[in-house]
Parts: sequence; structure tokens; C-alpha cells
Amino acid sequence: MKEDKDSRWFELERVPKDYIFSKEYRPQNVDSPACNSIPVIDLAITTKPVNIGHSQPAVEEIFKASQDFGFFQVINHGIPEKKVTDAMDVLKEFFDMQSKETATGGIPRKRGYIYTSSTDFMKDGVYLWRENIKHPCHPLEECVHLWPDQPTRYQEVIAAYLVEIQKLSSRILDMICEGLGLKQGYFKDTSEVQLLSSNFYPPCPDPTLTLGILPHYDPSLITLLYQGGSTGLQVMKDGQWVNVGAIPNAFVVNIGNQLEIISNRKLKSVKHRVVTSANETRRSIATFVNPSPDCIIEPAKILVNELEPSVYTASQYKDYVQRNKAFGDYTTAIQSALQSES
Ligand SMILES: O=C(O)CCC(=O)C(=O)O
Ligand SMILES: [Fe+2]
Repeated sequence: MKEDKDSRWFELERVPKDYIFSKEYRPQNVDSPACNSIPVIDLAITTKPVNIGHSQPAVEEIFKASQDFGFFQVINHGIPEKKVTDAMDVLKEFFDMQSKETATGGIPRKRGYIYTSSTDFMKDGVYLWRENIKHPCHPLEECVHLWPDQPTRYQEVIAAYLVEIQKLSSRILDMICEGLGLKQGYFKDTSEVQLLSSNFYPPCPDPTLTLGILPHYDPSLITLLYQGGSTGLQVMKDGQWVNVGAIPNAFVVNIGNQLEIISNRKLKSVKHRVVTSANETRRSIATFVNPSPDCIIEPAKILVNELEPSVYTASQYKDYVQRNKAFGDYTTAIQSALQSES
């Protein structure tokens, strides 16, 4: 272990025992190759005209990927690379500025964000190998000034990134809508609120002992994730953990629990986790596209019939989040931050 008192929590030669998971949680296949079958969908082709009555090929690809995997990646998505690299840079600066002393463990009253260091997360007494920042993003103009003001470009750069994410998520949701046979705009109310969650996973001396994020399902409608060409994200497929490929400038999209409910389980919300790496730093920006807290989530009427009865009961989104402790120990803090912004 380094003696330097300024060194950060992860600058260690060995994994401290507080970060070592029991055998049942430890990842088995951290070095296995990426799974080539997680679909990569080219959104550029959707600009070509298609015959009336025929879906764009991407609509069918997205629908099938959402049924089979609950996960896919999109390329040629139209988001300018500079907006994304600026966001990644500003978040890198933000995490570089944090130190042990600034770990908060809660949302301070006057701040519209929550920063958590590795020791703020615990599962059965074990810490995760990551730092995280979360904040509400809706309505953008009302919450932007509550985000970190250091680095000074943070608010401007992240707001510009989120404007692009909102456009991309509505485009993808329009395609999912068409795939499900729902009327256009069906997801307008259920996709109103965005929650940004950015992660920093430093290199770990022994990735076979630790986890970046525990296996979980997203409580969102959909999630758009930028992973900056790094590895570490794993998805459960047919009982096995498979690695999501690192494709520079792609976005990973996954179906969240709310879309699984609305689609009456035609589309799947799939379990995923993040493993650590011995030499690579992973940084990611997840944007959860969520219903507003009062929105009622239930299977779409036209997807329910005698042969396919409703598999879920209706529930307000805020009740769902509380009941399922959707953000773990921070559920209440995040709920109240989202409530006060909406
Ligand atoms: O960092 C990642 O890639 C995973 C993030 C994630 O799964 C989440 O925030 O829900
Ligand atoms: Fe997730």
C-alpha cells in the first residue's frame, strides 16, 4: 500500500478486505471476449425513404434486440462526437477533483446532485469499486444551476449533452412504439424525466475479487449509456454473463423495468453488472429516461388480450420506486430530488 496520504482509495497494490465479495458474487469471466451477438444497430439508415407500410429496418432490429437481449448498441446516432467527449472530459475532471473528505452519503439540501465514493455503497458489508454522481435533469433549465459548479464548464457541457440525449431517446422510443404497434407519442408522458448517473471505475489490483456495480435491473423506461469505448459491462443472457463490446462512439441502450411493464413483457428488462479491470479505467454516463413520479405505469391496453393477459398491475411510478427500493439506500433522497424538480 502506498504511504502517500494524498493517494486515492484505489491506489493500492492489493484489494482491501472490505472490497472483497463472497465467492457467489465474484465474477468468473472478467477476461472473456466480448459477445458478438448483442446487436449493433446503425441508425443512419433510418434517414433513407422506405415504402409506405414498411417499417425502417432499424425498427425491426431494435424491436428484436429488445425482445431477445433487452440490450443493443446504436451507431451513427447523430450525436456530435464533441458533445460526448466534452461531457466525458468534464466528468473526468469532476471525479479527479473528489477526495475521501468530500464523500457525502446523501443529497445536501441546497444541492441538486449526489456524489458517492466507493465507501458509500455497501452490499453485505462489502464496498463497490466505483465512484458515482447522480442528478435530476428535468426540467433542464430548473435544475442545471443545482449541479456541480466545479469544474466551471460542468453545467453548460452536461446540459448540452443531455439535450442531445433527449433527442436520441425520443427517436429510439418512437421506433420502439412503432415496433410494438402503439400510437406515435405513446411514451411522451412515461419518458419525461431524465436522471443522469455517471460512474468512475478505477483500475483494480484484482478484478476477480471485486465488482463495479452489482447485478441489477434498471428501474427506468429505457437507459442510454455511453461507455467511452471501455469494457466491463456484462449482461445476463441464457444464464451466462456476457461482455458488452467496446465500440467507440456508440451508445448502449437497454430496456428498463417500466418498458417491460408497458409492453406486457414483450420487451425484456435484463440483469446487468459491471466488472473491474486490472489496467483499464472505465468511465460511463448513464441517462435513465423515466416516467414522472405521478405517472401510472401499466401494460398498454392494445397489448393485453385473452391470449396475452396483463402480467402486471398498474402502479404509480413513485410507488414502484419506493416499493422496489429502486436506488438502494439512496431511493428516498433521489425520489425527493426528482419530486422537487418536477
Ligand atoms: O457503468 C455502467 O456501465 C453501468 C451503469 C448501470 O448499469 C447503471 O447505472 O444502472
Ligand atoms: Fe444499470
